[in-house]
Amino acid sequence: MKRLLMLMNPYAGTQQGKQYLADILALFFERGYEPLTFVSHKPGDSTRLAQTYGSQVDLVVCAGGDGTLNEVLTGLITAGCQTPVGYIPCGSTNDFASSLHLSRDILEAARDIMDGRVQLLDAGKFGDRYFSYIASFGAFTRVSYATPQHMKNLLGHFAYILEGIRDIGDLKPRHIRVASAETSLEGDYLFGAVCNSTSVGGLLKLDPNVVDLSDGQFEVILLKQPANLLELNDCLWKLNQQRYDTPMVEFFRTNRVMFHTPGAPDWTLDGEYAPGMEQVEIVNMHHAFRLIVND
Ligand SMILES: Nc1ncnc2c1ncn2[C@@H]1O[C@H](COP(=O)(O)OP(=O)(O)OP(=O)(O)O)[C@@H](O)[C@H]1O
Repeated sequence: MKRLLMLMNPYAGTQQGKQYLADILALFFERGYEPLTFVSHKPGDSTRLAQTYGSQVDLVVCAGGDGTLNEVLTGLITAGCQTPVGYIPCGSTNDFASSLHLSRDILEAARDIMDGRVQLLDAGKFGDRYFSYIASFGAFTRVSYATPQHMKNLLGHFAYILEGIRDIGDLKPRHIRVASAETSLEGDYLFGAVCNSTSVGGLLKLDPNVVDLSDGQFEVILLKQPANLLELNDCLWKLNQQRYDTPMVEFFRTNRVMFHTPGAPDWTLDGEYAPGMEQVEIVNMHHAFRLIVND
């Protein structure tokens, strides 16, 4: 039999995942895998387990939200392990799963892993941490890690929207410098994101014809301070139409970018808190992990 490491975050999203655990394991067993199973007890468990057992199995499957996938990816990359990963999205937002068209139906996602194929995907290095699809700072960044888990458990993605509304009065631009081989920028920005995804926070959509998750390039978006709420609204509307032709938005693609951020604003990596630094380099790790997709 082939060996499989199953990692589940029981608290992700609305806590639905754990109800399906027995069925998921039975399915894997039927399909010739002997699953070694862990249910995480605290943040960091999935990283440690992926690090320890990742290279001893043929397949790692994780069930949880974007944060859980981030943990597994971090564990595998730091262990130098290339074992393929199957992802069963059962978080609140599942941004990355949307980009990859993974099923939101938990059992279907498990079946898709059994029938899928390996795709090499890029990852990001942020200082000494890693991310699968986004590093961002500024407006609404706090929302992704500050929304209480019990609210996410109860309300799913709607909890983020409620928490985001609380942040609106707090929007402050940051004076930053951004340098890459392609461009150099300096200005006051409300929000910045380095991403490898067609969905950001479940709200902002990037054009799937522009975004390629395996091309060694990130998409960088910087949002300037709007003069008023109307301007902000207009800009968000354009971004949702996947139009970047607004003077309020800087958009470019790169594989390596340096951010100089005085005051060290906090960042989020895949929705998880990352303490700010005055200066941080973000590097695309081309084809850093192997994910099972099902077209
Ligand atoms: N048993 C646990 N108790 C509390 N937190 C946990 C546990 N296991 C993992 N975690 C942490 O829970 C956090 C949130 O996990 P995750 O991102 O998977 O779910 P989510 O936030 O509901 O989903 P999403 O990020 O897609 O909105 C992560 O930081 C993870 O490390």
